[in-house]
Amino acid sequence: MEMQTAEQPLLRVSGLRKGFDGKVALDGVDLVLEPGMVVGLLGKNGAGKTTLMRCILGLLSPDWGEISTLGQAPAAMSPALKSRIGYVPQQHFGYEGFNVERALALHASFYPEWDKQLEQAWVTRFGLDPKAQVTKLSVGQRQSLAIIMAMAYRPQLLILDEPVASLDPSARRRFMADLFELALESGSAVLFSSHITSDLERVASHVALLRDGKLLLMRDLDGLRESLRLLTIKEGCSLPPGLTQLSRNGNRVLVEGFDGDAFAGLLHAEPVNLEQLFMELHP
Ligand SMILES: Nc1ncnc2c1ncn2[C@@H]1O[C@H](COP(=O)(O)OP(=O)(O)OP(=O)(O)O)[C@@H](O)[C@H]1O
Repeated sequence: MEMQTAEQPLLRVSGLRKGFDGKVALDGVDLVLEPGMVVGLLGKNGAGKTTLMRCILGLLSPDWGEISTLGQAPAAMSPALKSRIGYVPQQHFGYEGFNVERALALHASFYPEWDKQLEQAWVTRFGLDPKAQVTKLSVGQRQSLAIIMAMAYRPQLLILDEPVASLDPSARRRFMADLFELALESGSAVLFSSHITSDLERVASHVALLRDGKLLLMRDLDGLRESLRLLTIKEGCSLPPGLTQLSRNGNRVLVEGFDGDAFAGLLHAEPVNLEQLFMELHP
């Protein structure tokens, strides 16, 4: 049985494949998360983001490949190990018969590491009324509550499936900034999916891009910004070695690995942001 040690990554996914009814959802995904990494997972609807997260958590079993979550195969994780993971699924919820305060108290009782001060600080930040009935919360307020429930015990691995989709911009901004801080401070790692590329750009340390079940890209954001370019090249010209072509549309080629050097046939090179990257990869 593999146990997590200081040198091991918090998560290692190798060659993961998963299909549903003969249709491939994940097709050979490799991913490693080290402490302090905040990985933004991008991908169109149906790209496989939720499936990947559910496999990592042991909620789905892979057809092929290996996963080590906190040093263990997900299916073999003990309750103690599971309590070091935080998860906010896309659809929530429970605690329907409770108010916010009581729902949090019940939830906290499952986690010896629960940080009441952190909980209170977040309840205030999100502007949640402790006396409000869970059933009467708005979608965004429920999402805020789910986030607090997944974070207030400072999990080592935090997995968030579109955690900010229903939050207003100011709540999103606060949450995302805190997320990064939390990961850095406590040596945790975060994997979160989001369609909001500007948020991702602001807080993620790394970006992982899934398309049709394949991980097209997994890079640190600073490195990606430096080396990602949309090139305009002359007809029939080929790319020099060292450049990875991510997509091509006529004489416009999206590449990774650009180091600023001109080459024969290069007409123009422009930097791209994540939104442009996403659009180029999903014409
Ligand atoms: N339980 C299931 N049974 C059958 N097919 C499924 C199941 N779960 C996911 N799929 C299929 O697997 C593919 C990947 O779905 P997944 O939910 O992982 O995508 P996603 O990237 O999270 O999408 P979204 O951004 O819409 O949440 C889709 O084609 C989906 O229809």
